Amino acid sequence: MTTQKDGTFVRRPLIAGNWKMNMDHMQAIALVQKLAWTLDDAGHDYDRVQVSVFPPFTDLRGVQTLVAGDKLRIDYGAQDLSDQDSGAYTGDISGQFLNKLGCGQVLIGHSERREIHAETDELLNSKIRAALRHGLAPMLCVGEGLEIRESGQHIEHTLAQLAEALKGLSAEELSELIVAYEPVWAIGTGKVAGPEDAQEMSAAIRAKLAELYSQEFAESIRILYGGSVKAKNVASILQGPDVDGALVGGASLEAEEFANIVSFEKHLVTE
Ligand SMILES: O=C(CO)COP(=O)(O)O
Repeated sequence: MTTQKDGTFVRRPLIAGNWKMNMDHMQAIALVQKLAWTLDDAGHDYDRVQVSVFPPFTDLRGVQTLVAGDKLRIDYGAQDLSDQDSGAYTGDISGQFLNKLGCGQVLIGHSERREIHAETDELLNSKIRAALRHGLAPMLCVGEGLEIRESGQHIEHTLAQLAEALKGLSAEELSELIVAYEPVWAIGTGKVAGPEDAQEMSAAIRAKLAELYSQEFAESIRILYGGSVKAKNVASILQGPDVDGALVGGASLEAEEFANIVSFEKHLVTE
C-alpha cells in the first residue's frame, strides 16, 4: 500500500473474502453478523479500509437483508455473473439481479471458473461489460499456474490475461475496476507468494494499465493479492507499494481470522 504524508492511503485498501462454495444462507447470516460485531469491537474504520464479502448466490438475499437492516458497512458481491442480461440461459445469473440485491462488486475470471468452467478471456471481456451495464464493479482475477511460474513466463502470461479481458474497454468505463492477482499455485495450498512476488506482479499490472490507458488511470486502480492470505502473513504482503489489499479464500470463513486480516495495520505496528 502507499500512504500519503498525512497517513491516509493513496488508494483505499480493500480486504475481500471469497467464500467460494461454502456457507448456506443461514450460516452466511451468522458469519456476516459475527464479522460485523468483531470489526465493531476492534473499532474498524470502514472509510479507511473497505471490507467486502463474496458469498454464494443463494446467500445474497439474506446478506442484503442483514446489511440493510443493521446498517452494516460491509460490502458484498457475487462470485460470478452471466454475460447475458436475461433469457434462455438455464442456471445463469444476470448482473441485473445482482444489482437489485444490492451487490456492489462481482468477481470475474477467478481461476476456479477459468479451470472448471473453461471460461475464456473473450467470455470474461463480455462478463466485464455485463457487470458495467449493471453498475457492478468488476474484480478481475488473473494469475499463472505452477508450470508457467516455473517456466518464468508468469508476468507475460498474467499481463496477457489482463489485456485480453479489458480489450475494447475505455478508462472511463473501467473507473471502478479492481484487479486481483492470484497465482494459482498459491490458492488453498498454504504456499504464499512472497511479498516480493506480490509486489513484482502488482507493479507489472499497474505498468500495463498505464501502457493501455494512462498513468493517472493506472494509479487509481486497486490491485489485490490472493492466495493463502492469513492474519499472520497479510501485513508483509501488503507492504508492497502496489498491493492495495487482499482477496482471501479459506481464512474469510472464520469471522475472527478475517477480522484480523482486515486489521492488518495493527500487525504492522506490532511486527
Ligand atoms: O482463491 C482465493 C481467493 O479468491 C484464495 O484462496 P485461499 O485464501 O484459500 O488460498
